[in-house]
Amino acid sequence: MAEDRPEAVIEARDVAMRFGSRTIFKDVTFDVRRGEIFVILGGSGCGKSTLLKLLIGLMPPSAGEIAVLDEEWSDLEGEARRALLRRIGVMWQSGALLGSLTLSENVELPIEAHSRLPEAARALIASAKLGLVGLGDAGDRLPSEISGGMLKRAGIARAMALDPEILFLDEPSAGLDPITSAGLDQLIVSLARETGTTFVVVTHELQSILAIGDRCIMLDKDAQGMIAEGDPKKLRDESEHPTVRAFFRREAM
Ligand SMILES: Nc1ncnc2c1ncn2[C@@H]1O[C@H](COP(=O)(O)OP(=O)(O)OP(=O)(O)O)[C@@H](O)[C@H]1O
Repeated sequence: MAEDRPEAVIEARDVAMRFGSRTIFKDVTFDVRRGEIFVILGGSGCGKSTLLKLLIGLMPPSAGEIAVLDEEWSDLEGEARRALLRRIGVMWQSGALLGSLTLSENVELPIEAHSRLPEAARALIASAKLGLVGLGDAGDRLPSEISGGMLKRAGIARAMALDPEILFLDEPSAGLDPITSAGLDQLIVSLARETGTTFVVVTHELQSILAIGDRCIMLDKDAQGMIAEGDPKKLRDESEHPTVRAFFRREAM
């Protein structure tokens, strides 16, 4: 059965993170497989964003190993590190599009930074990426002229500008109303299925977790680590861990 599984694109082994003498989490071990939507969930302050930063190589773990696309971050420096960074995309919670640039120009930015493509080619790619997220007609608009949901979509288009193999999304539905959030969930699922991109999504929104997650891990502040791993719907229906049950039940009812 194991042979039928898609390859692991992220392998985290016995990962721990401490700030000073304070342990945020330890013994965190999991794989993310190619093409899946993998959710990192847990209550406030359990270390979700910290784990995301470790996975994208922004800082080293206090202990353990993290391999992304078969490369250990700890082995990489200089150009090798930049090469791996080009293969992943990140959308932070703030979205952070530049307000003075149109959506198209925003999507072109990473292409400009990482390639020598001429302007016309960059614009074509930006237009295609905006089309993928349903913003094909909005390339000339400024961020201030569009809704919160459209801003998130544009942020995803920008994060996909360089055709990343793995796309990391930090709290994508933060600040969105439930209907807009559900639309964004649908977009994430269709992008994963149609482009084959692997998604790693940090969220504590139960509806989103159930709507998009193929598999998840749940971190817990008190346990200082992982308390669950698997298909979110199965965890909801079958977990006997009191915190996991409370999370899925409290918010589901
Ligand atoms: N650079 C840092 N130095 C010291 N402590 C930090 C640092 N970064 C994060 N922390 C602490 O680590 C803990 C986990 O933070 P983190 O932001 O990863 O949690 P989270 O699960 O993403 O929370 P939330 O859902 O509220 O965003 C928090 O107590 C935070 O204060």
